[in-house]
This record gives sequence, C-alpha cells and structure tokens, in this order.
Amino acid sequence: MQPCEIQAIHDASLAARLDAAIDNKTKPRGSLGALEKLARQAGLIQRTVTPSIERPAIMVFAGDHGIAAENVSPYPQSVTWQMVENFLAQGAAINVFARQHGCELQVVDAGVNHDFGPRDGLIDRKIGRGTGNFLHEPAMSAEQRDRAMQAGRELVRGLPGNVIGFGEMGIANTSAAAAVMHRLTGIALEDCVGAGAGLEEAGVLRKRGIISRGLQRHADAVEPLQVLSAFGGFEIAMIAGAMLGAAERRMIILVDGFIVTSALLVASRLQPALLDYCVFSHCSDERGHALMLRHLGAEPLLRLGLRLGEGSGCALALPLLRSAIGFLNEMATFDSAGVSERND
Ligand SMILES: O=C(O)c1ccc[n+]([C@@H]2O[C@H](COP(=O)([O-])O)[C@@H](O)[C@H]2O)c1
Ligand SMILES: Cc1cc2nc[nH]c2cc1C
Repeated sequence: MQPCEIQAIHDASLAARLDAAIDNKTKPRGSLGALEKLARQAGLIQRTVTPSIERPAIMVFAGDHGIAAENVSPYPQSVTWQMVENFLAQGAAINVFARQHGCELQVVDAGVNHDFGPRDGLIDRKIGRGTGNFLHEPAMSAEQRDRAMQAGRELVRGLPGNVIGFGEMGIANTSAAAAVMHRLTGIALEDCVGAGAGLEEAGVLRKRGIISRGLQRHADAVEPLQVLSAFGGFEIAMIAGAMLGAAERRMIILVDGFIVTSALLVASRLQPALLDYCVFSHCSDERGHALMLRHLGAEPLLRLGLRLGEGSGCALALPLLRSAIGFLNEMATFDSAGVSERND
C-alpha cells in the first residue's frame, strides 16, 4: 500500500471546550457515561464542538479462505457467495439493521471463490478466488496483500459521509483472525480460538490443532504485514486498508466483531493513531474477542452475545452514536434552562 500517515486526534484546547460543553448540560456530571466519551471523541475527530453524522455507511467485505479445506468451519465454503447473494437480495441481518438505522450498505467482493459476473450492487475488487491454505502456503502474496489494502483505502475515499462501519463475510475467517491475533498479541492460542460459526468443543480443539500447525509453518512471519499475508484473508486485508483510509479522512470508524477487530490489530500496528478514530460497537461472543479488545485498550459499547459479523454490531451501535452527538448538540445547559448547578 502507498504510504499513509494518520494524525492523533488529541487537541488540548478543543478537548477542554468539549468537556466544558458536556459538563454544562443539564445532568449530573458524567451521568451520560459512555455517551459522554463518545461525544468527546466525535468532536475531537471532527475538530468541532458540534459534531454531526452525515450519510453513515457500512461496508461488508467478503472473501474466501483456503484453510476452509481443513474443515475448520461448521459450514461449507459456498455459504460465503450464497450470503453475498443474500446481501444483494436485502435478506440478511445486516440489511434489516442497516435499513432500520438509516445506514447505507455497500457489499464488496474482496476475494470470494465464485464468479458473480457483473452485478448491480456488488463492488468487484476480487483479489483472487479465495486465499491459499495457510497450512501449506502463505494465504496471500505481498503483492495481493498490498493490492487489497490499497483497494480498501480507495473505496473509502469515494464515500460521501463521515461515519463508516466495517463488516465481513467469509467462511473460515475466524481461523485466519485467530492466527493473526495469536501471532501479533502473544495471547495463548487456546484463548484466541473459538467456535466461529458454531463448532462444538471437539471441533474447536481440532481447529486449534490445525491453526497451531499453520503457525509453525509460518514461524518467520512476525511483522504485522508478514502476519497479514501469512494468515489473513483478502477481506481482512481490504478492511485494514479501508480503516487506514477512513482515519486519513478523519471519519468515525465503527468496529464490528472478532474478524474486523483482527484487521484493526494489523492496521493499528502500522499506524497506532488509527485507534483514536475507532468506536468499538460490541464485544462478540467469539472466544478471543474480549481479550483482543482488552489488548487494544478498547471499551465496547454493547454486550449482546452477538457472533454474526456482517457489520451487524456497527448498525446496532449507530443509534448510540446518534444519541451521543444529539445530546451534545441539542441538550439545554444549566444556564439556558435556569437549572441550578452543583454546590461545590
Ligand atoms: O463477528 C464476529 O465476532 C464473528 C464471530 C464468529 C463468526 N462470525 C462469522 O462467521 C463466519 C466465520 O466463522 P467460521 O466458523 O466459518 O470461521 C464469518 O462469515 C463471520 O462473519 C463472526
Ligand atoms: C449463514 C451464515 C451467515 C453469516 N453471516 C456472517 N457470517 C455468517 C456465517 C453463516 C454460516
């Protein structure tokens, strides 16, 4: 990917003005909890005390994984393209939630093992027909990885709004994400590998054994970009690049579940200030997600036991972001409403 530099959002004087604006609202200080942090973050990202949400979008990136050949998922690989068809037909959970919450949805073929042909509503950025099986070869070449990241970055440049959520669809991508997590964080493999789309415990143990062999096969992959090409998916690489592109444009980034957060693990190693732009929509039920979030110092907004992907958590968190920005812009102050302030 071409060089990029993300600026930290810190600005002491704006932060002080935002804190004063938040504290002057007619409420006990701090009583809007996480919404206050969110309002402050939105203001710092947009460099204003009156942040706004304009044309929020969710981008769902789909890709297939060579490691699926090892039966690490309870579902066949064909579900990836079938779910893409479902997205295009407006029938998936993310279609419902995006509609409900006034959010545009874009579907990107990052590397599905299926020929869709030219299709209305499907953005074709196919890097290949699925990645290589990381048990035997790198998931992708450095050239494919860079092309995927650049494509993600450029897709975001074309968006009209200032809020973006990221989702994914890819059978076996929890195996890719678990390998990336283990290698980049050093967290024990058993804490990184979970049920994915619904394996029983015996299946999870088997999956862990396969990922462990893959990790040994690529023992030399240690730098973030090496780890991404050894184990990652085309959708994971494209999301990593798109996140960097979104932060370059100072957009608010909604982070979904386990796989999307693994893309952030990679991208934030390259540009740590990227984390300033991220809103962590939820903590997934996938085993490693809570630890992944803790590793990033992230506090998720929701804990709903979701483990779907598709960007579903982003759509569900969008109303909370609206409420945070809404209270900052619309609530009365102690002064304007004639309400008495604290005694001290
Ligand atoms: O977002 C999550 O936290 C999440 C957790 C578990 C599974 N998924 C979804 O399930 C698929 C991957 O599961 P698997 O078992 O095939 O690796 C993929 O399409 C993801 O969108 C998503
Ligand atoms: C049916 C199905 C839908 C999904 N959506 C995201 N990941 C998924 C995995 C499966 C198996």
